[in-house]
Amino acid sequence: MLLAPSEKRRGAILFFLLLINSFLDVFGLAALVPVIMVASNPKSVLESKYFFTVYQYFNYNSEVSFITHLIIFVFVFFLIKNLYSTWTSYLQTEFTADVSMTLIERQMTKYLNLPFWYFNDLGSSNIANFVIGIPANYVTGILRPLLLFLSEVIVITIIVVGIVVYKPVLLFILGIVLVPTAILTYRALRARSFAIGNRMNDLRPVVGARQLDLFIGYAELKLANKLEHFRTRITSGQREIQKLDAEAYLYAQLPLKVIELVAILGVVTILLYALHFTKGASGLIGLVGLFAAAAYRLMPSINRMLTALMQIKQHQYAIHHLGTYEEPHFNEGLYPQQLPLTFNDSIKFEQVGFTFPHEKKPALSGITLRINKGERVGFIGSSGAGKTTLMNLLLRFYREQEGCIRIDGQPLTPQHLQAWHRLVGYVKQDAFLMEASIKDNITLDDPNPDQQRLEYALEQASLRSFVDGLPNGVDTFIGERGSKLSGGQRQRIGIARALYKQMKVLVLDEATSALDNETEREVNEAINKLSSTDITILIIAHRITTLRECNRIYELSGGQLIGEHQYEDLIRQAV
Ligand SMILES: Nc1ncnc2c1ncn2[C@@H]1O[C@H](COP(=O)(O)OP(=O)(O)OP(=O)(O)O)[C@@H](O)[C@H]1O
Repeated sequence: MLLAPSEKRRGAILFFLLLINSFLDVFGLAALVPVIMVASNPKSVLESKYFFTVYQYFNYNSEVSFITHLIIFVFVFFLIKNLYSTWTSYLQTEFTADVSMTLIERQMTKYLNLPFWYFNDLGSSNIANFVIGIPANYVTGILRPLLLFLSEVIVITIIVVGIVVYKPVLLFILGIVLVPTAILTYRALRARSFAIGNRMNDLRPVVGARQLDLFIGYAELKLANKLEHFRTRITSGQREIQKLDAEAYLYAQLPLKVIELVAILGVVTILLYALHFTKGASGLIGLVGLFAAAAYRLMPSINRMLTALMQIKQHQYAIHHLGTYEEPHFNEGLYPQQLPLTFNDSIKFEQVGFTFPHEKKPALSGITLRINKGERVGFIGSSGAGKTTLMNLLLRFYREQEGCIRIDGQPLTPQHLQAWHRLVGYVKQDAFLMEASIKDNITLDDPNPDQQRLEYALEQASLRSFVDGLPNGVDTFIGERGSKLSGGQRQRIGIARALYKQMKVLVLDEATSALDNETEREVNEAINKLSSTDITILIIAHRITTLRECNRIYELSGGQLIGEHQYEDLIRQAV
């Protein structure tokens, strides 16, 4: 089961409270009929065994005052019953909300610890569905219907026991008519409901991803005259979802209709039988009346029970996903015992080799190089040469299958991940920017930002004059994904973020290739400012000019290290 022991205990208590609720429900309804009967004929109080006992016990001497008190009692009973039932509903919603949060937290831990390549492979829409969508569906599609199902089972059981005591033959007739119908209806709809649920679960992330494509790529798609095509891609998927949703809704309505029809068929059959084959049919007709009354009360319960079962079938994939289904890579990122790591001397790659999962050709092989603390090292090579992959290995988003990476001679193991990540900063070509202020983007939403570190970062990343020119300074909002900033400014915010973190190793991945000459100059100025620090800088660049201050430049090709150069040599070759 997916629930923790404490949640199971809470569930059991809730079930017990629901049991009481169902008892009160049935009792309330059952009590109403005799009360109405005596109210319509006060004299009958004295004829009823039960009412008369109470009447005598409390020494009443008028039927009217007895009935008045009885009616007030019934009202107070219903008042208390409904207050109680509201309270149990509240406990139920609180319970299910807590369960969904526990599941969401658990899913978050699972997915955020996936290896980077696998996380990337799954894609944001799938992950959003696995982390938030499925736990929410588990609660609305499994847990709530299950509780409803159980409380209906209790109600039905109480009614059935009542009928057994009162008129067993009626139970027999009801059983023949209602039980097979309920089972057949459920069986008929179950497979399709399950299929609908599965298909919807597959479709939702696909449509979500298409929506994201349309919004992110809006400008390019408009220019390429592709907006209509992308819109159709979304609507075709959404149309299927809408149809499935409508079908599921229809299936939710069907059980009641079928059961109602069969119950009426039962009444009609008994009536026809009485009319044509028996003489003194009054007893039978009375039975029909009772049958109709019992069926009338049972039908909604059976319907709710079936609907709940159908919903559970529709959301069964959620149990499968949250429970038994384990991604092969879930535990790769979780290393609870973290060790300290220092970087005072060097980073060494020793015969490092790496092949992407499902690929045959290695992306990197036999990489051996040494970077001393405080050095600046450049990496060049044609597109697909393996530069980014090499940095991703160093950043530990991937792990080499051959050789090893050493920091101060110490192999970089998963136990050093946290300590290592504290030491490195990473600025990508498309630096990650939040729709927040410059300050929040640099401090990554630090609730208590360190003012001194922030000032230092702004200064070193050459953002000082830009920020000072803004009316709200560092509190200026930068728009969705930094839309209010130029390319150079975005990159410098990335650099400032790394500096604020006080990293010791900075990896700049093609940080300037997408920039024009002026912004490249600005970014280079920021990078050059860092020479006064002891930060070790690794720069991947397409433009050789970016590498001017590098101690040396490695050249990669086809996943191998094919050369080591000095800046001047490269410039000479280029000329
Ligand atoms: N997730 C992945 N799965 C499979 N292969 C990949 C993946 N990422 C990259 N590759 C492949 O690995 C090789 C090296 O890619 P990498 O991104 O490291 O090259 P690069 O030198 O940084 O190129 P560029 O300069 O164009 O960014 C390429 O052939 C690429 O197709």
